[in-house]
Amino acid sequence: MEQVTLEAIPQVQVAPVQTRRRQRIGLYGGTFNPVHTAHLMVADQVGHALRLNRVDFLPDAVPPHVDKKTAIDATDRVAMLRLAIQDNPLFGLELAEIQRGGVSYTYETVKQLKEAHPENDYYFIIGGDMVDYLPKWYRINDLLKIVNFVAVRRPGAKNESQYPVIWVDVPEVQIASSDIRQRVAQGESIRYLVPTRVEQYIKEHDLYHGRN
Ligand SMILES: Nc1ncnc2c1ncn2[C@@H]1O[C@H](COP(=O)(O)OP(=O)(O)OP(=O)(O)O)[C@@H](O)[C@H]1O
Ligand SMILES: O=C(O)c1ccc[n+]([C@@H]2O[C@H](COP(=O)([O-])O)[C@@H](O)[C@H]2O)c1
Repeated sequence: MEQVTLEAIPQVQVAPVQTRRRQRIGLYGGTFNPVHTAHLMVADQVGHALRLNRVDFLPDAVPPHVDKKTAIDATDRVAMLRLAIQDNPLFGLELAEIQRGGVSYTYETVKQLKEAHPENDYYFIIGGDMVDYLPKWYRINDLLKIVNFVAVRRPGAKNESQYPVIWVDVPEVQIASSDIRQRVAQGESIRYLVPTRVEQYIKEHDLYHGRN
């Protein structure tokens, strides 16, 4: 009879136990200078419509659009986001881009998140008017392999795309951060346009005066 040593027995390959549950995570990227009520409404509506486990607000360090406004310090933008999202258990904060610094290319961010959490499916939320610019995004074809794009339909926008975008209907709310900044600079009210805590933060830290 052939002698079989222990070493000769092939090792059984045991598949790693899947310990982390598959999650559907929304990523809502922007400058949030400052975060406003329309941002919060969009994130909540999309989160519920697509049954996402979480919607993470993703403030950028340097936005990829070169023509974008000069944003106030990330510390203030993040502080206002924290105040704005604290009451909604669906909301979270993803600081990957602020921590990485430099130009915030979405491909780099999602790649980094997927490496850390391969079990997650990511849904990147954008305004319907942004969809036309998707072909210009950094490594868009690679990005499309690792993320699902969710676009919020906007009246007047084309609302269609060559890419497999998930469209969600949300109420149209005409609030923009640039308008908030302008109102503050002109001494006008921003009540109800931003959450009360954000309004107080802007006052206490004397933000946006003489700037928009
Ligand atoms: N009123 C709105 N309704 C739906 N989507 C919005 C609205 N305002 C902003 N968004 C979307 O939120 C994301 C982040 O936007 P961002 O932080 O640049 O705010 P913004 O209000 O567009 O700022 P700004 O006026 O300074 O350009 C983008 O995808 C943008 O299209
Ligand atoms: O990666 C890109 O090339 C790219 C180009 C345009 C916009 N984005 C991302 O889209 C999000 C919304 O951008 P913005 O400029 O409308 O605030 C924000 O997270 C940006 O980093 C990303």
